[in-house]
Amino acid sequence: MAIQAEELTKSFGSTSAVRELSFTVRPGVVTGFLGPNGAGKSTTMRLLLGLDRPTAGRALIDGEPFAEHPAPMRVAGGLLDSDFFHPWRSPRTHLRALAHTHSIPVGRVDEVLELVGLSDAGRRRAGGFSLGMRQRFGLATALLGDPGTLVLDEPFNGLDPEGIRWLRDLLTGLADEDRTVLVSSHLMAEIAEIAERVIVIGRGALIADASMNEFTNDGRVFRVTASDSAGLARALGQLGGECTPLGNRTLDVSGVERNDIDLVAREQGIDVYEVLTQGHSLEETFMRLTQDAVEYRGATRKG
Ligand SMILES: Nc1ncnc2c1ncn2[C@@H]1O[C@H](COP(=O)(O)OP(=O)(O)OP(=O)(O)O)[C@@H](O)[C@H]1O
Repeated sequence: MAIQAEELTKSFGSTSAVRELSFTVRPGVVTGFLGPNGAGKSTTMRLLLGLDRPTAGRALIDGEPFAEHPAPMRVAGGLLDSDFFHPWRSPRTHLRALAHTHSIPVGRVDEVLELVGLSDAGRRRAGGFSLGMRQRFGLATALLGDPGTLVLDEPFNGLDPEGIRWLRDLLTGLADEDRTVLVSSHLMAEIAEIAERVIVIGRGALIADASMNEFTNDGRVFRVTASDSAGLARALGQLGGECTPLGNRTLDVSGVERNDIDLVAREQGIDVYEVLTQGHSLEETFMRLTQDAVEYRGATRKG
């Protein structure tokens, strides 16, 4: 159940920020939420956390709109904007006030400050914090109610390499505890490292909702060297494979699974000498799938 977007739509005047977007985010794994600038990721996350009203459709967390839960901070925590706090207040004061209004035991404040590495800075004015410290403070706020669902917009922003490593471990640990973890990021390497599923949007609409494996294997090409590459190409062609000859014994094959190549070769009595997987990185697949949905593209230099 966890997070459900059902035909979710949000317009700002004539701008359609989110268009009939439907997806489900399940607990137990980290789900990456990707899309080019302006794709509608932040708007979707704000709708999920009840900070904006949808123009149409529904955003549900554990079956209900977030704001309709009697104790919403215990259901979901969000990190949406690193300037959410009062600059003169310390994280400790801010979190204690939140704990008080949401009937969360005040002892949880020191627990979450320790969890995010702000135990020492917890009494300082947050106005002087670096971006990385503000992100940690935001995460502490999200985690305060010990929620089953986390919706985090660009949580890696501003973190140094040690902070990035720490956050990766934190997020995978939260998913291992069977929580639902939705994370947007422009840092493909971070998402590739921690996410088992990816949801990709472009211009407010769904482009892909898949496991990381399915996503990065989509359109994968195998470079095969075999004793009879023409015979292999014919047999694979009957299975729907696309084969491009590359000289005497070598072929590029797409549209079939790796196993199909071995099975077909065995059936045909063809020796396969080598199969190289021309895999795609998350970044390559992302760029390919979203190229038509990029709104803000820098000029490319010619010549
Ligand atoms: N409050 C608002 N008023 C008007 N337009 C808005 C508002 N919020 C978002 N938009 C527009 O909606 C679209 C989606 O924006 P959004 O911030 O959700 O995208 P994003 O995927 O989070 O982008 P980025 O990766 O750049 O953060 C953009 O065209 C944006 O200009």
